[in-house]
Parts: sequence; structure tokens; C-alpha cells
Amino acid sequence: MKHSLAPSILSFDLTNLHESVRTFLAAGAGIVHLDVMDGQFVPPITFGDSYVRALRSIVPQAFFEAHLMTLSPERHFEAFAEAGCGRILFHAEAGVHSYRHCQTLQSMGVEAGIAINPGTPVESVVELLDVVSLVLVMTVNPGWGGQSFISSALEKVRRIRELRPELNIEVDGGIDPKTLPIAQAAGANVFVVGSYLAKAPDLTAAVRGLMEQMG
Ligand SMILES: O=C(CO)[C@@H](O)[C@H](O)COP(=O)(O)O
Repeated sequence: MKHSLAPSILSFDLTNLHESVRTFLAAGAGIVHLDVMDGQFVPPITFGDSYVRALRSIVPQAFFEAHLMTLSPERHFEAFAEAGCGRILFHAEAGVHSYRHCQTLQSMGVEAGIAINPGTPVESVVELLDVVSLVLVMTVNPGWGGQSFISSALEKVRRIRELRPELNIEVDGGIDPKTLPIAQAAGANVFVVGSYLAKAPDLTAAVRGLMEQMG
């Protein structure tokens, strides 16, 4: 099982974002995690596909994943795929046709990921496990960086890992050197990290430190 670090750009200084992205990729982080918020599924609004396209022109080889915290996520699949996202995650809570949406992403040649909020049970995604490449277990309420890790979400990670030993399980929210090993022990193998890296005095050292912990 491959372990990956996915820095979220949400909390980085936007005036210097391109340098931060270059730095964390050069330090070994394998995924650029893009938190797309629409002001409806969650209160804040972040950015859209044109922003992702601009970022991609700076690091054209990087693997981009879009985490759509939007209502009607399917409306945005094409735009984010064309902007260069190799994986698109959407929320199980955002609609009633998740299975079809996963099939749509597969037919577009894009990896599908399904995300669940802290209050959403594993049962809501069990029927999707054959059509996703990743399940994202939120370890904070979606919408903001810098929140505290919700440890009760780990039981969901354990249960999904039992059901699917080979599936990618990503955790997102409050991940830092203290919580990463706990999430990893529960069975997570992809780690979204926002504010810990954004605040790090030495970004390269912080990425390398987390990667060493991942082993
Ligand atoms: O999706 C989200 C928030 O909705 C996350 O990606 C957070 O942005 C992670 O940030 P930290 O909790 O690591 O600060």
C-alpha cells in the first residue's frame, strides 16, 4: 500500500502560492489537494477551475486532486478534469446519484473519490467501494482549515480498511505529526495536510518529517 502526502493549498499564503507548491512537491509530496468550496455545501467560497488551470501551468507534471465541497458536484467534473485534475472527489452528502457520478468520472478517465463528513456513516458509501479509487474520511467538519482532529472518525477508517485492504483511504483535517501516525495505524494511507504545512517555518523540513513518519 503506497502512502502519500497531499498538501492542501487552502491555508497557504496566496501571494506566494506557486513557490510553496513547487517547494512541497520538490520535498516529496506526491499530490496537490485542491479544496473547492461553493458557498452552499459549505459556507466559504474558495476557487474554481480557472485557478486550478493557472496553478497547473506552473507544475504541469504534478498529480492534482480536486476535493469538491459543492452541491451538484457533477456539474463541475468536466471543468476540473480539463483543468488537469487526475482525481476528483465529491461528497456522498451532496446528492443522491453518487454511483452514477463515479461511473461518469471513470468514463472520463478520471479517478473517482468519495468523501464523507464526520457525521456520515460508512454504510453510505459501502456500495460505492467498487467504483472509487479512494475514500476520503473527513477528520474535521468541511469548510475550514485549522480545526481540531475528530478522533471518532478513525473507527470509520478501520472499518473501510477491513472491507477493502487495497483501497486508498485518505484522511483530511487536523493532520500533523501527532495525528498522522494515529490515522495511519487505523488504516489511512493518504494524508491531507493544510495548516500544519502552511505555518511551518521550514516547509521542506516539515514535508520530509511527515514523510519519514509515513515510512
Ligand atoms: O477540506 C478541508 C477543509 O474543508 C481540508 O483540506 C482542510 O483544509 C485541511 O486543513 P487542516 O485541517 O490541515 O488545516
